[in-house]
Amino acid sequence: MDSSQKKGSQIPISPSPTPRSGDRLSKGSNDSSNNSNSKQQDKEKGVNVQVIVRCRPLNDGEMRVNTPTVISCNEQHREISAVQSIANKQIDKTFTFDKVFGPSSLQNDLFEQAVSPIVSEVLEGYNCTIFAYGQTGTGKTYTMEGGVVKAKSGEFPSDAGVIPRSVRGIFDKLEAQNAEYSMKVTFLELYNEEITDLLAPDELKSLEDKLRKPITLMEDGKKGVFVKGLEEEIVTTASEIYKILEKGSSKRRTAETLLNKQSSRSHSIFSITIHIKECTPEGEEMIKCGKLNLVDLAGSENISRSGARDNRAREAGEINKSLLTLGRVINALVEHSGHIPYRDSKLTRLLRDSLGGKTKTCVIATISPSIHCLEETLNTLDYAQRAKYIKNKPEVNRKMMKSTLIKDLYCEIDRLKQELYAAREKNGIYIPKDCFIQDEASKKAMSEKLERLEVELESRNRELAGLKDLCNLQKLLHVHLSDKLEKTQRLLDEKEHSFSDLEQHYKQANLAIQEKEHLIANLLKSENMLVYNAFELRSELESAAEDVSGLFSKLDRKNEMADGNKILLQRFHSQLTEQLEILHKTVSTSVTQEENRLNQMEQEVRSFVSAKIMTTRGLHECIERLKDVLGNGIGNMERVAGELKDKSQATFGKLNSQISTHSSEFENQGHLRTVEATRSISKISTNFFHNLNVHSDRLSKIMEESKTIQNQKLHDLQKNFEECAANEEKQLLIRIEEMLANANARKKKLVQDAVYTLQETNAERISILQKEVSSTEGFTHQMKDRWTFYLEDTENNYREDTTALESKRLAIEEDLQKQNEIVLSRFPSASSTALQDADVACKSLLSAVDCSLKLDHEACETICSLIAPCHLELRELNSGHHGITLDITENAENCLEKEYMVDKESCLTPRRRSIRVPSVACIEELRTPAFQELIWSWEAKPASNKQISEEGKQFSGAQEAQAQGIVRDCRVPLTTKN
Ligand SMILES: Nc1ncnc2c1ncn2[C@@H]1O[C@H](COP(=O)(O)OP(=O)(O)OP(=O)(O)O)[C@@H](O)[C@H]1O
Repeated sequence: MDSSQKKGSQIPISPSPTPRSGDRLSKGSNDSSNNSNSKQQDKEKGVNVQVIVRCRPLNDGEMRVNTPTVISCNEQHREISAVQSIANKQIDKTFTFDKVFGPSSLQNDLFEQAVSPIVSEVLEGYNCTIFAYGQTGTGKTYTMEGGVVKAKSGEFPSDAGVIPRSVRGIFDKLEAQNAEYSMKVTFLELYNEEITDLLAPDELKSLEDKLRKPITLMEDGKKGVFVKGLEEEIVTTASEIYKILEKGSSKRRTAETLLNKQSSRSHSIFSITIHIKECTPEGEEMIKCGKLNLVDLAGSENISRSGARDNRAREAGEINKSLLTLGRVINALVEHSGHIPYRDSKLTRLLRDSLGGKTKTCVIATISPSIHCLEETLNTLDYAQRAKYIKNKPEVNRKMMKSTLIKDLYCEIDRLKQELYAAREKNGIYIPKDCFIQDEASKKAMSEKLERLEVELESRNRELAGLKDLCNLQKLLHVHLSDKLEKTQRLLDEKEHSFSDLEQHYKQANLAIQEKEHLIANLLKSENMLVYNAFELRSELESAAEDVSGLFSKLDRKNEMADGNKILLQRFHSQLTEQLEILHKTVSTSVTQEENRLNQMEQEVRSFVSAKIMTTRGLHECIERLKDVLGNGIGNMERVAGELKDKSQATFGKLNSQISTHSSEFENQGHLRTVEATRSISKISTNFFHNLNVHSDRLSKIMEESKTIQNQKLHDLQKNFEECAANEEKQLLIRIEEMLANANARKKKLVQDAVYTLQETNAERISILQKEVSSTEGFTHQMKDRWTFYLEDTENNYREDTTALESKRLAIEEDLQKQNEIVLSRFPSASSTALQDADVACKSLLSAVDCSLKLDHEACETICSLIAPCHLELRELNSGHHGITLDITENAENCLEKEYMVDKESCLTPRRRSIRVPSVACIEELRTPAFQELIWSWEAKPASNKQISEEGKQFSGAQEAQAQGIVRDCRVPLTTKN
């Protein structure tokens, strides 16, 4: 015992279990008001179990084989992350706790940061529990006990764990407070649901082992859960505790497992109960009590991994069972279940007050960083995570007055003394009366219980018999099943064999699947490209369809226009033919009329000449008769001079009147008729030429109109076409632009050529027609001029003739007068002279009449000779006109039927058809569904799946078929569409 440990004076304590809240007093507390407030809150709301996680470093063995680590600790953020790699995917799982200690953390760090405050709370009068939980070999014992403290030398190693450090801490604090205290410790072990007192003396143990009742867990309303018969060592110094610890630890059941060379196979609870004397301001002495439970649980373990067999496996099973119950209790507490299964294991019964009770609890979860322990590490972390949510309602233990405590202790001493006395005096087993009554009562209760148990045993025996029968039956069944098992084993072997084959297939299939996945990824890429292209093509197709429909509507318009032009041409052709026919008819009528008139005129002239000849003959005859009369009458002249005179005067008068009549007749009838005829001819000719002019003008006009209409239409056609072409050119897309531009250019050139040729041909024809018309006009003008000239000439001739005739008539009259005078004056002699003169005069008259007749005849001949070329000219004109008409008809036919180009049906123009542009949704539908969907669709076919599983051997083939099936399914819409 070192001097420092002796500082504090001790008070006697009773070996009572952890006091319950009901026994506590709240008065007399020295805590400050804040402290008491927070304590009150703790009491009301509850305080969560504090959870600390400690990760140990890799051990030598693990380091040697370079075991990968999967745990990373962030002490600052109080986080622990487990990095998991599942199917090439890294999964991080992070947990947050109250404190985290990494592999490099020191024992002292953990104590100072996590345990020291708990120790202080114990000294304040709280019950506190610290327990270490974790997989086997993760450092629970290391953390709780650590390096052994040499009690003799007092050497304190750096790896000393929580228990020795707490002990030292408690003593240090008590001494610092200079408090009066008493301290007792217990150390028990729970192994296979059996409590062992690790502080029981060894010699007693061996002797009384069989006699002694096993240490039992008791429960009553006053004490709560307590361990009856447990040795309590009263300690005064830390060294004593170290010694006890060393002793107790050495007794703990340990064994070597694959995971830990010295694995604790039991749970251990080391408890320190401290009573501290306090003085109230009133000077009253109070005793406060605190308890620290330090629990080192056995490691949870994977039996197969720890290599536990037979007893070890049973041991491990028990350990795991109690830990499982601990887990269930934690879960029930966290979930606030009505029933907390504390009673399911001794461990949970022992820890009852620490879990959901009035104790302050701290859990130290220990884990390994090794990859091989990942599963257990995650379980531990889950466990610890849940424990965080357990709420305890810690209460400071009731402080007792020293006198009360002393009184209690005295009573206890008295009881013990009486027991001792009775035992000594009666030399047998004697107990005090109270104890006897109590024992009797309990005996009675026990006998009743025994009876009950016997009845129960009987029924159990019966049950056992039944079970034995059942067992026999089961044995038979077992034999039968063993046979079956053997068969099944054989089958299993076969299956295993086939399974290994299947595995190989599976591996191959996996490889194939990977390849296919790669292929699918590529296919998806290409599918995306294809869909992108499909969208582009769709838009191209849309615009091409628009262009094509535009082109077709243009073709329709062009066809409409061509049809219109065709009708126009036909109309123009028929109009031209009609007009030409009318012209032809008019010309031929005019020519016939003119010919008729010319013939009539000729006849008139001829009849006039023959009438003149007849008249002249008559005149000749008259003159001859006159001459005869004169010849016959000369003899009688004298006789009938007077008569003759009268007669001759009368005759002269008659002759005069006859001559004047004749001349007037000639003048009035013949000449006037000639002039009139000539005038009418001239008028008719003028009219004819006028008509001809009018017709030619009309023809020109028609030609002009047709030219303008044609030009206008051609211009319109050209304009429309150019506009259309320009618009369409604009609308056409770049890709088909070249093609359409070429086609357009070709068509444009074709149409332009056709238009130019048509225009040129028309212009040529029109100029020819115009030339013809102008030549006709020139010709008619010439004819008109010539006619006018002839008319004027004829009129001049007529005037000259008339004047000459008049002068001759006057001369004849003068001569006749002279002759009359001569006859009269020289009548008898003169009668012969007169006769001679008359004869001469008659002769000259005759010659004058002949001369005039000759002149008239000549004039008539001249007129006839003039009319004859008129006939010829008329015929020429008629034939010229006919030729022109023929030319016009021919040209028009050439131009309109042969040269006028119309679109010929080549039957190569594609028919108008509606282009079906696929919708965006259609294209989208073509996409392969998402891989997950495919999986679902595959999973949605249980029949086929089942078949696949049945046909295990054809696994890869079936997989491929399935994959193909999926693809087929996916492509259905495409198939339908296509
Ligand atoms: N934090 C640590 N630092 C250094 N070594 C440690 C640490 N934790 C554990 N060890 C070492 O690991 C080994 C196993 O530790 P320990 O016996 O304490 O594990 P355990 O959890 O108590 O195992 P079991 O449940 O089987 O009893 C010991 O050799 C110990 O020294």
